[in-house]
Formats: sequence, structure tokens, C-alpha cells
Amino acid sequence: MSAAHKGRRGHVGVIGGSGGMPGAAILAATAAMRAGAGLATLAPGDPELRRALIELRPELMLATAEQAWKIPQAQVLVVGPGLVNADRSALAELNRDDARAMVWDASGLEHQDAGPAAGPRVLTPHPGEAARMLARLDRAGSWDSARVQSNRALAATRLAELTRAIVVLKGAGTIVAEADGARVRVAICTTGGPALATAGSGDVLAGAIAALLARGLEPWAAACAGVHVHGLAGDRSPQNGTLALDIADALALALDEASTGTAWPSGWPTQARY
Ligand SMILES: NC(=O)C1=CN([C@@H]2O[C@H](COP(=O)(O)OP(=O)(O)OC[C@H]3O[C@@H](n4cnc5c(N)ncnc54)[C@H](O)[C@@H]3O)[C@@H](O)[C@H]2O)[C@@H](O)CC1
Ligand SMILES: Nc1ncnc2c1ncn2[C@@H]1O[C@H](COP(=O)(O)OP(=O)(O)O)[C@@H](O)[C@H]1O
Repeated sequence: MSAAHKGRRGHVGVIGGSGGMPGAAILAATAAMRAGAGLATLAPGDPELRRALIELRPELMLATAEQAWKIPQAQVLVVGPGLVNADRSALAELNRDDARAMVWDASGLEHQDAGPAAGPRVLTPHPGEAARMLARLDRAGSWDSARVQSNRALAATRLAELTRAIVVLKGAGTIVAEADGARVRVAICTTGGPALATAGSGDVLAGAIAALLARGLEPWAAACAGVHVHGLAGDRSPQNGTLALDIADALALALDEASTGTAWPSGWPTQARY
């Protein structure tokens, strides 16, 4: 009989969900649990978040005010979904000093500087966010979202080079890039489609990748597998009218389907360490 219990399936913390966007953090944390994390804790946020959480997702936990910017009990953090009025210095310290694996998304990306950071980082920009990051960090080029979209692999690789993080450039044919010294790796996702084009879908992706990190996948594998399974969840959902929470809920079966081995693109991981 399997000896699995929640404490062995990884614990994801989510820093975000402030200023009128509690849903973004709830989506990321829900996705983390649907992708198999045993526990998920949210930053305490505001009363709005607390109310929404109790009504919608009683299985999620809230950090105390003292734990807010660190959530020390989590093994992996998602930083950014619905994060407004961020404490700049707390985020800089988190990135610089905290060796835990993290997924940085949405407004959290505005606080990412040139790397390396203290631990493994997966960044998940959409083309607009990637363009803003590149415009800020790449002295050698001038970037906007049109240039990112017409040079997607180059943009993702350049951002990976500058930040020393794994970069997931979202959009149709999501690109995963890593540029660590001489080693450059690029993968293009073959799953996903217009069903994913719904508010909060990116928050779900961030939570899914974090769960796979928390369950023991290496950062490159977690990023590729997370993108793949998120796309598969979209492919198995109605192509019209799907909500981000539906995609999060569909992750559980998508993960089962993918981990049978038949649906993984070759060269991608076939097993997570549970
Ligand atoms: N229910 C919620 O609480 C939700 C909260 N959200 C949060 O809202 C915040 C703002 O995120 P947004 O992404 O909406 O705002 P942004 O201002 O980052 O993105 C919007 C702009 O970015 C560009 N862009 C976005 N996707 C693009 C694409 N595929 N191709 C080219 N350009 C593109 C466009 O210029 C667009 O006007 C984030 O913190 C996010 O987590 C959203 O995820 C939506 C749902
Ligand atoms: N046409 C599409 N084909 C494939 N994936 C898509 C498509 N449209 C959107 N997506 C995916 O949906 C997600 C949208 O994320 P994002 O732009 O951050 O939105 P949000 O901020 O609302 O969460 C990304 O994972 C992106 O790759």
C-alpha cells in the first residue's frame, strides 16, 4: 500500500492576491493542490482574500502576518499572482537570500533583476511581461511585445541568459528556455490552445509548476512538465467558456494521463518523485 501522506507531497506557498485580486492567489494555490502538492499556504493578504478563501477553498491555509513575505513552512514559493503594492525590499531579499525553488509570475516579475538568485527560479512571463523585463534588463536590445512575439525563442533565451532563471514564455507554443553558461536548452510546448485564453489561466500554470517542484522534479523538468500538463488540461476542457478554476480542476486528470507515459513528448520526464 502506498505510504503517501500530505506532508510528503510537498508544500507550496503563494505570495500574492492583494489589492482586489485575491482570486489570482487562490487559483495558483488551487492549481498547486490539483497538481498534487499536499499542502498550500497563501500569504495572509487582506480581509477580502480571507473571506473568499473560506467560502471557496477551505483546504487552503493562510500564513500569519509575521510569515507574510516568506511563508517559511513552504518548500516552494509562487511569487506574484495578483500581487499589488508589493514590499520591494522584502521581495528583493527573498530573491537574493532564499535558496528555495520559486516560480515568479505576473507583477512579481517586475521585481526580478539580472541573476543569479539564491536558488532555482522559474519565471513565467506572458509576451507583454517578457517585453517589459527585456526592456529593463537588456542593454543590448530594444524590446516590445511585437518583437518578443516575432522572436519568441530568442526572447526567452535572452531573458534566461540575463536572469539565469528558467524562462517560460507563455502564449500559443509556450517556450521553456534555460541558458546556463554554455548550455542553452529550449523546449516548445505542443499542448494547449484557445481554451487557455481565459483570465487567471497563467496563475494556474504558476501553481502547477510550483507543485511539481515541491514534489521533487528538477526545475527544468518541472517547468516543461507543468506547461505540458497545463496545456493538456486545456485540451481536455470545453474550448469555449472554460474558467481558470476549471483548468486547475482538470490538472488532476491531466497529470494522471500524462504520467502514464503515453502523452509525454519524448525527452520530457515520465515520472515525478512522489
Ligand atoms: N481573478 C484574478 O484575480 C485575476 C488576476 N490577474 C492578475 O492580474 C495582474 C495583471 O495581469 P495582466 O496579465 O492582466 O496584466 P498585464 O498588464 O501584465 O498584461 C496586459 C498587457 O500585457 C500584454 N499582453 C498580455 N498577454 C499578451 C500576449 N499573449 N501577447 C502579447 N501581449 C500580451 C498586452 O499589452 C496587455 O495589454 C497579475 O497580477 C495577475 O496575476 C489575472 O491573472 C486575471 C485574473
Ligand atoms: N491560444 C493559446 N494557445 C495556447 N496557450 C494559450 C493560448 N492563449 C493563452 N494561452 C495560455 O494561457 C495562459 C495565459 O496566461 P496569462 O497571459 O498570464 O493570463 P492571466 O494573467 O489571465 O493568468 C498562458 O499559460 C498561455 O500560454
